[in-house]
Amino acid sequence: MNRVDTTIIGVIIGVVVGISIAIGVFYLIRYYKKSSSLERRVSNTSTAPIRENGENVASVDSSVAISDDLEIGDENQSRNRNLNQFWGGRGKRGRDVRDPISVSGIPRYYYKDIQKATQNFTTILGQGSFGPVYKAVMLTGEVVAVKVLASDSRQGEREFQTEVALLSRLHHRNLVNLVGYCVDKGQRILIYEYMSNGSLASHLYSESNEKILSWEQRLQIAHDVSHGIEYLHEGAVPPVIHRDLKSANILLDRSMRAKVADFGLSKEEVFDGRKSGLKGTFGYMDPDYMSTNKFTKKSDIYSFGIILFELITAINPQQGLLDYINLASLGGDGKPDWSEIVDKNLLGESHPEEVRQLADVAHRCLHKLPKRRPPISDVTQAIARIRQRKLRKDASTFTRTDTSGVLRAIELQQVELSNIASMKEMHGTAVGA
Ligand SMILES: Nc1ncnc2c1ncn2[C@@H]1O[C@H](COP(=O)(O)OP(=O)(O)OP(=O)(O)O)[C@@H](O)[C@H]1O
Repeated sequence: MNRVDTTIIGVIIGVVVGISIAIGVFYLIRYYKKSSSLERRVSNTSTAPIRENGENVASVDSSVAISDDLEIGDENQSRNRNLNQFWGGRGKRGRDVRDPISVSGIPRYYYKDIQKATQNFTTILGQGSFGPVYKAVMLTGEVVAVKVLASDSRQGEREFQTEVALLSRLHHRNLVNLVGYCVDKGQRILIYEYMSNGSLASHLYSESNEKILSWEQRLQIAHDVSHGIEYLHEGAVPPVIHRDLKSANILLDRSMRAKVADFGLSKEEVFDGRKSGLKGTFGYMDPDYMSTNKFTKKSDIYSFGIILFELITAINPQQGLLDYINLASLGGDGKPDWSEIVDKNLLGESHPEEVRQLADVAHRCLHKLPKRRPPISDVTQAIARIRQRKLRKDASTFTRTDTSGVLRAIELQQVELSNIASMKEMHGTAVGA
């Protein structure tokens, strides 16, 4: 071997060693970056504190940034399968346990298990703008609702992440609970507690007589929704603005108690045909937001005002409700006359004073100037007072020995207790988080 050969071999070895070192360093950097971003996401999404009366406002949109990738590595998945700790699987002690690995703190499930629980996606409950919703029965027996995101929705992907990130830190009895999610086989699925009585909209606008809501039920629903929004606006840190409050997003459980749904999936509505970037649903959108593009808590208050009028009138906001409200607000002698627009199904029940009081509250929520709209805690209190007055009146109408009277008195106590419980719930979470 001459000197030239030795030099060539030396150069080749040098190049090979150099390339190997470069590859090694590349993978080391990638590994380091991956694990540190995973840690960052875990700490960002699972421990966001909750407290009362926050000052900083984060809309649903701004929360997207805290969870830009919910994919979990394949290594984790296969490790998990080996542990047999996923939905419907059996833990060591024979208990049903869910997948414990979840970046957001919410259990993550496998596609095939959801497929089984929905009888191969045949149990459809309805169709939203982001895809179909199915009823599912888990192996544990728990009944849930499964929302499958249409695979072609890029906006849906972002809002999927928002929903998981947000709902992992929001817990209140008047919010529809997210109980799991699935990112598997190219699918994005959200799993919620099942609300067996469907949406408020389906009750208000259904043709069937079975679904007509009594005045008492409507007041209860108004109060529940108000509590839910109060938690979002004044209990969560940072506060959350829903941005798509509407009767289709108010769901009712088997006792007809209401919960607010659809946090990250509020749709990108193209208003008046131009891509405006406005979020929300026509008929519920704050006019001030439409002109300024600035969404605040007061825009949610506007949408809630519309929902309250839906409860009173059963007129669909997409079919001229606002015109009816404006007309009735002028009344005959300059004073509002809400009796003109009250749902005729309520006319048999004698409660014009309560209707008037609720309509006055709702009307304040629709004030042209956002500043003049009440904060949600004031609305909750106003609704609570209407309910209390009603129950007191009902209780006194009956004699003490009359069972209806006694029942009314118990109900009244329950309203009072529920107010206290809700306040405690907000404060308790605040302290505990
Ligand atoms: N947790 C749930 N329990 C029972 N039914 C549900 C649940 N979530 C949604 N649904 C039903 O599934 C249907 C579709 O709901 P989804 O939230 O996807 O759309 P939407 O709110 O009706 O419309 P959009 O997506 O345009 O806002 C509705 O009929 C709703 O009542």
